[in-house]
Amino acid sequence: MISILEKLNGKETNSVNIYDNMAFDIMADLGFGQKPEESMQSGAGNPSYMNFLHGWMRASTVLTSLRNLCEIGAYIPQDAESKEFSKMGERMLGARQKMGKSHPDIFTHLLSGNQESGVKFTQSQLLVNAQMLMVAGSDTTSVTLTCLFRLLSMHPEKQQKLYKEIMEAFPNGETPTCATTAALPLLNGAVQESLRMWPAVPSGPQATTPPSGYTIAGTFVPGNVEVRIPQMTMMSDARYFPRPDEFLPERWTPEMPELVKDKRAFIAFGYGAHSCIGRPLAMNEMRTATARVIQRFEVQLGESYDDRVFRDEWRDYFSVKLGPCPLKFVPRKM
Ligand code: HEM
Repeated sequence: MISILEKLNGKETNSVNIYDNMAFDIMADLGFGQKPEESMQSGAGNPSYMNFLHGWMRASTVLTSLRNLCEIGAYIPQDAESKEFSKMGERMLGARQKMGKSHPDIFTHLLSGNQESGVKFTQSQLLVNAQMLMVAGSDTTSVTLTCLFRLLSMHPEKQQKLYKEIMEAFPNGETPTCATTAALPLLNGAVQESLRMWPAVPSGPQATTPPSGYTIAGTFVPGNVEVRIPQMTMMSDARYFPRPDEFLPERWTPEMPELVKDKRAFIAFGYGAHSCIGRPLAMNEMRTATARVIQRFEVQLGESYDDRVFRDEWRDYFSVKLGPCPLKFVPRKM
């Protein structure tokens, strides 16, 4: 990613593509053992792959919101984009299966099956896991990074403050890593604040009440009812996060702790037993990518950036589909 940005030399680019490709390649490497020469960033993949992914998400979101329809889901014809996404999943899974168990990645575990019982996933279960990993492991981090860099470009004073923290942590231009960025307060705060304001799963996951019903916040909800806690609504509620519409990474640091009234209301990664299993990986990825970019580039809104277009084209398909976000990554003097 850094060398792609260096080649652009400050020229405006759609940051959505930059982060989509980076996040997809990390997921494909850690999940499927993809080789660098097959990566999206090297230009090897189909450039329309994100349209396929979002088409599949759009269709899946409608179906899974109407749970009873899932029963007949297999008989409903897929649209062209969903078909392409399914084919992509089959190709990636097939290539990974040919590699066998020698490669240490997420599929090493999924292909091995249960160590104690010896039970293995069926081929169709493996495919669903492959598709789940392709979406959950890439689309979420790329959307969060795009939204974060948009916010940092709109608030140069916050970007400058973050740059200062990074320069102090890496005074001799050392390359930031997962380990060396983990404890940087403002960097963590900036990522958290982007997740709070522009969550990658804005409506939140869906759950079903138990057959006997359930009392939620003092209200009895009958059994077998689909419920959601909309993340975006909860995380922009001033009762939990005062001044909710302001980008304030400091609220997550000792500088402004009074601006987080109840940490439990931060639910960008879900809550409880099924909360996001990829959270530590995602945080490492986002911190490291942000630190490496801010260390080398001053990020600005591109000339063609239009906030109305960004907001109009933002779509909630369970995960988020973004419209264009043109930014400029201007190299700093090192
Ligand atoms: C910014 C990054 C991410 C965000 C905001 C995010 C958010 C979420 C949310 C909201 C859920 C649903 C939790 C619930 O049902 O309560 C979830 C589940 C999940 N996520 Fe993430 N995620 C991110 C990154 C990742 C990454 C990088 C991976 C994998 C490498 C991943 C894998 C998963 C999986 C497998 C589940 C299903 C867990 C289960 O049902 O037990 N996620 N994520």
